[in-house]
Amino acid sequence: MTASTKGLEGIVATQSSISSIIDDQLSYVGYRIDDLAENSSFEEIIYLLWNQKLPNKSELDELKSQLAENMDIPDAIINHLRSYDLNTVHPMAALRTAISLLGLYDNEADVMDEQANKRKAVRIQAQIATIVTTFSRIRKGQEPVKPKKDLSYAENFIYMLNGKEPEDIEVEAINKALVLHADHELNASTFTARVCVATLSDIYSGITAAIGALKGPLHGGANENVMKMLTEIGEEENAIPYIKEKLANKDKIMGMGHRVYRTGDPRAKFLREMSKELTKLTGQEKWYNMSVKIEDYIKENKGLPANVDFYSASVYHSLGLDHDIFTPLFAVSRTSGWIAHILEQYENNRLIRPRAEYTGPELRDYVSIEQRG
Ligand SMILES: CC(=O)SCCNC(=O)CCNC(=O)[C@H](O)C(C)(C)COP(=O)(O)OP(=O)(O)OC[C@H]1O[C@@H](n2cnc3c(N)ncnc32)[C@H](O)[C@@H]1OP(=O)(O)O
Ligand SMILES: O=C([O-])CC(=O)C(=O)O
Repeated sequence: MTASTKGLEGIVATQSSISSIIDDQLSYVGYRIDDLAENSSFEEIIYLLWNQKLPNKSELDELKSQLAENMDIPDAIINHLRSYDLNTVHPMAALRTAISLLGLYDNEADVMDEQANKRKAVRIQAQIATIVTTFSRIRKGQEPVKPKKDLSYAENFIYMLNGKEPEDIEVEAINKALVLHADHELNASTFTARVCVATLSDIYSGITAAIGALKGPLHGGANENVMKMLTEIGEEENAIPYIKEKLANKDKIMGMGHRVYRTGDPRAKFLREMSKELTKLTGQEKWYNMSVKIEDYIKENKGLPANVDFYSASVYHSLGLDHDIFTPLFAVSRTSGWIAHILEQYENNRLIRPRAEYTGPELRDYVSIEQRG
């Protein structure tokens, strides 16, 4: 057995043709993230990740209408969401539970053929946006808003969240955020999804497991924590003293660093630009200015780049999203990537079962309870 590598750093654990990170350049199925971020809708990205090609007009229209047709969630899910302790339950915990529950209302949940999995993929991708927005409204004492069939995915997300049709700038920002977060090679939550379904478990189990992994602050949960940090800092002039103190205490700075990127995360520049624009529009430039100061300081002093979560925080805050909805929005986008990886795993499956290097005591004789000290 070879020696273990902490956190599996640098280990190539599978082959995949979905997304790649080479020399700090990210691409989805061979298309550069820069081109996709500038030009594509989230629905095009979903199609690309699931079919390995960009859709033509009729293929895109078909997917859009399938998603719009499937966005309604069963009343039982809404009633369940209402039954949670609305003051304390984190929306990521609610989402994890609700996706698992959704599987109970899908009579194809355990049907494992390719066509059934594709139908479930559409249903999960469509309904996850509705679950997140419905929970957000319910806990504020608002009635859920039903999706509209003529709206795009990004438009429907904002519409169901706020109950009014969105402005163009909101749609542009949410669409771009959805595109940028959709897939990222073998990140922790995607790996979790693949490990889960490699036992030939069902797609709902894979997504539920992935949501659990995304929730942690070292992964998707970082975006909420970035905003917590910015709020604690409060004013621009406090930023550097705050960061110096955190570093002196060996605390991690949320939104900074990445397991794979060394020179920079290619997605961060789009979010930085949006943060600049949106904070200006809302007259809250301090969040952007503070973020730039922190980014520059960490880059210079720790050599660490800002990751995708860093500027997404001030973007989402400027759009009026509650801070604990940031990570669920990430999950809504990453579901497209999780599903692509789950389908790829099923196509060429083998159980994922690595080994552990044992570091416990040597073999010893059993001691009866009377003889134990
Ligand atoms: C969508 C995403 O999941 S992107 C990542 C989101 N997560 C975050 O933003 C949380 C903050 N960042 C981190 O915790 C890390 O950078 C991770 C988890 C993303 C990657 O970590 P790893 O590759 O495991 O690096 P690791 O945690 O071992 O850190 C290596 C060194 O850099 C330091 N470091 C890494 N990230 C940070 C950070 N954000 N702040 C301060 N120091 C850091 C570590 O303290 C460590 O220093 P040391 O060698 O002196 O002990
Ligand atoms: O790839 C990773 O380790 C983290 C991740 O999901 C991302 O950066 O989008």
